[in-house]
Amino acid sequence: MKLILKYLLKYKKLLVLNVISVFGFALVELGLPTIIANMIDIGVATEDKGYLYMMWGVAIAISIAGVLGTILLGYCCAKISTSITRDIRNDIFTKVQDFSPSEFNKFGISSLITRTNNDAFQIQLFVNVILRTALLTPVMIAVSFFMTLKTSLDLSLVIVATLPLIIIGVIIVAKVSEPMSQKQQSSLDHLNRISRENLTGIKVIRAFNNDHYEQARFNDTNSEFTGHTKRIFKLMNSADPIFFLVMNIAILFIFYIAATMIGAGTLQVGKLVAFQDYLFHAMFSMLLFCSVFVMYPRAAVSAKRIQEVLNSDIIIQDHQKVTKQPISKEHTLSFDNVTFVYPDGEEAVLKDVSFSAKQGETIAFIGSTGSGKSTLINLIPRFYDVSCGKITVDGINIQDYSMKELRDKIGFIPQKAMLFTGTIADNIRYGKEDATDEEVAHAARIAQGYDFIMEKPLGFHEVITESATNVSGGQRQRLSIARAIIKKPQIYIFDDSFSALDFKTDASLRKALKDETKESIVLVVAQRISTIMDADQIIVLHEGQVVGKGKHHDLLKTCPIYHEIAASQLSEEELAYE
Ligand SMILES: Nc1ncnc2c1ncn2[C@@H]1O[C@H](COP(=O)(O)OP(=O)(O)OP(=O)(O)O)[C@@H](O)[C@H]1O
Repeated sequence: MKLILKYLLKYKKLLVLNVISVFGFALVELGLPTIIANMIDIGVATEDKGYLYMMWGVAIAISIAGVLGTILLGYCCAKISTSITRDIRNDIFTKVQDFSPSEFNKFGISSLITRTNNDAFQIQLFVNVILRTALLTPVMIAVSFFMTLKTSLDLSLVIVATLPLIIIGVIIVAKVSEPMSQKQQSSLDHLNRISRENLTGIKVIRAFNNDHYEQARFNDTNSEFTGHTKRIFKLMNSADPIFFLVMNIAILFIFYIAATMIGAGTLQVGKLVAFQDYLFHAMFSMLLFCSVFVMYPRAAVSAKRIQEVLNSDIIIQDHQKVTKQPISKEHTLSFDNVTFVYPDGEEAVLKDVSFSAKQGETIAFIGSTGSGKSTLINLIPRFYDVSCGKITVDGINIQDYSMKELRDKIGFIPQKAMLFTGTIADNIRYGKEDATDEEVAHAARIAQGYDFIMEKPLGFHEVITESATNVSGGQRQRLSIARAIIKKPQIYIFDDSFSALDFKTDASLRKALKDETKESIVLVVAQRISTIMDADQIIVLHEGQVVGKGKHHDLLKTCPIYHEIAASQLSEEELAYE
C-alpha cells in the first residue's frame, strides 16, 4: 500500500478533483431519495403542484450534476491510474538499468518483464477501483446508513445485524486469496520464462526434435497458471453471490418489518421508498467496498514484487562521481593482484591476477574454457567489482571514476554479438550518437563490414530484425566491432569477438585495426593462436591464475600450457618455424 500511496501523492491536484467529484456524486445520489420522499409525502399528499414542479426541477438539476460528477470521476480515475502505472514502469526500467548481472540473476529476466508489465497492470486495476469506489463507498455507506437510521431506526437494526457477517466474509476471502495470488504471479513468471526459451531457442528445439517435449512443458506450466487463476476467479465469483444472498435475506426482513409498521401506521410510504433507496445505496456501496478488499491481496502481491525490484540493493555503485585528473599522461591499464569470486559463487574464479598495459599495446588472453578470460575482462567496465586487489585506468582505481566516465573510455565487443532493432547505421551509431555518415562508413570499413552492408538492398539503411536474424553470425560480429570502433575508445575489449570470422577476414580486420587503435589499449580474448600471436603481450590463464606472460615465441618455450594450445592448432612445421 505504501508503494501505491507514494505514487498517488504525485498527482495531488487530480486527487483533490477526484475527491470533489466523489463527494459531488454521493451528494447527488443520496439527495435524490430525500427529494422523491418529500415529493410523495408532502407534494402528492397535499396535492401542491407548485411544490412538485419545483422539486422536479431540483431533481433534474441534481441528476445533471450527478452525470457531470461521474464523468469527472471517470476522467480522474483513468488519468491517475494510467499515469501511476507509467511511472512504475519507468522507475523499474531505470532501476534495472543499474543492475549488475548478479541482480539480473537474482530476479530472472522473465520475472522482471512480468513485474514491469503484469504486476504494474494489477496496480493500475486496483488504483482505478480504489479511486472509483474506496473513496466513494465509505462516504455513501456512512451517509446512507445515517439517512436510513434517520428514516427508521427499527428497520436499520436489520442492516446493522448483517454487517458482521459481511465483514467476516470479506476477511476470509482476503486471507484465502493472498497466497493464491502469490502462486499465480510466480507461475506467470514461469510461463513467461518457458515462452521466452521456446521462442529464442526454436532452432535448437527443432534440430533436436524436442517440439513435443517443449509443448508438454508449456502445457504443464500453462495449466498450472490457469489452475491458479481459475481458483482465484472461483473464489471471487462465489464471494459476490454469497454477499448478495446475505443482503437479500436482510431486505426480506426489512420489508416484513416495514409492512407491519405501515399496517400499524408508524411508517409512511414515502419514507419506505426513501429508505429502500438508501438501503440500496448502502448495500451496493458495501458490495463495492468488499470488492476493493477482495482485490487488495492481488494488488498487494504485485506491489510487493515491484517494491522488491525498486528496493533491491545495487551492488555496483558509483563510489565517487568527482572527476580526478589522471595520474599518467599516457593511457594505461593495470591489474594489481586481482582476485574475484562471483557473488553467488564460493571459489575464486580469478586468483591474484596482475599485468599492465599501455597505450598502443595489444594484450591477448588465452586459456582453456572456464579459465576466467571473460570474467577478467568483465571486471574492467565494472560489470562486477573485484573481491581483492585493484584495477587502475590511467593510474586511477576504476572504482573512483563515475560509471559513465569509465565506460566512456571503453569499447566493449561481447562474445555474443548483440544488435538492436533499427537500421545497420543506427546500430553502428549506437557507439556515437552524432557520428556522421562518413564516420559510420569508416567504422564499417575497418570492421570489414562495408562490402556486405553495401550488398544489402538498402545498404546502411537495411533494418536489422528482432534477434538480428537477417545477418549472419560473422556479420553480426563485424557490426558490433564497428559500433565500438566508431566510439574511438581508449580501451578496446574484444571478448572472443573474432570467433565467427573466417581466417582471411580475421587477418584483414586485425591489420585494419592496427592503425585505428594506435592510441588505444587493445585487449583480445581469443581461442585461436593465429588471432593473438602478434600481440605485444599474451597472458595465459589456467583455472583463474596467470600461468604465462610474454610474447608468442617466448611462451612457446616457457609456458607448457601455451605450447599445448599452440600444438593443437599449428602444424609441426609452423611450430618448429616459430
Ligand atoms: N555469473 C557467474 N556466476 C558464477 N560463476 C560463473 C559466472 N560466470 C562464469 N562463472 C564461472 O567462472 C569460471 C570462468 O568463466 P569464464 O566465462 O570467465 O571463462 P572463460 O575462460 O571466458 O571461458 P570460455 O572460453 O568458455 O568463454 C567458470 O568456471 C564459470 O563457470
